[in-house]
Amino acid sequence: MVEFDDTFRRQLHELFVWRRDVRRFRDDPLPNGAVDRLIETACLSPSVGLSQPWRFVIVDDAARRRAVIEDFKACNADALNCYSGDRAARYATLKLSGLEQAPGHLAVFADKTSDIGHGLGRATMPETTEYSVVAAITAMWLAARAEGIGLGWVSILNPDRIHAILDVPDTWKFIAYLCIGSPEVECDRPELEQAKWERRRGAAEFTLRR
Ligand SMILES: Cc1cc2c(cc1C)N(C[C@H](O)[C@H](O)[C@H](O)COP(=O)(O)O)c1[nH]c(=O)[nH]c(=O)c1N2
Repeated sequence: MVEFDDTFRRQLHELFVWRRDVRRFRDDPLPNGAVDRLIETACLSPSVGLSQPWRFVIVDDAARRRAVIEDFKACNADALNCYSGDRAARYATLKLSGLEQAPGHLAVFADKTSDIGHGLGRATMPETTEYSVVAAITAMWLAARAEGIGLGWVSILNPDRIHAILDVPDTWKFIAYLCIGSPEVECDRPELEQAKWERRRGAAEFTLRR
């Protein structure tokens, strides 16, 4: 039996406040075993029917990394074209990935056909497979910050391209591409808020009572 006291709860709250999506990394290498530890933590996450549908690909190969970076550049250029005027000008100034600097690249997929969990909980909501993988990524995100490691989620990518670059089974659905490394700075405010792209809102704006 483990009990968590007020000091822990305060620190846990600080962890939530200080977790960031990190796009600016220093060049120091990751601490030994860091990515493996994050993956182990992810595997403790809740998953529908205990299906553990997360699949991880540690991307070390330079050519594959380069191909992912090229895909990001192409997708980001397309994304910029979807905006106009002041929004486009502002979008162009945003840094939306740390792919070129991050010492760690980790792709995360959901295995939609695994028998693990025997289908429990998925019959009416098959998308719970993907939800489970996102839950695992959130756990990694927090665990990384607790170790002083920064993690950035990159979704400005073409899933089919990523599939081909990483040569993974067809039954895996691409969920996330994560950059992992030592953050250049720590901050308690989202970078997109600092850049005045969007502001973070409080719970009252998203909560109904019925
Ligand atoms: C599913 C998903 C996908 C993305 C993101 C997040 C999530 C949950 N985020 C990070 C996002 O911009 C960030 O979480 C918010 O701006 C809030 O900032 P903090 O995470 O609180 O620092 C993100 N950031 C970025 O720079 N490039 C990206 O492609 C993405 N994609």
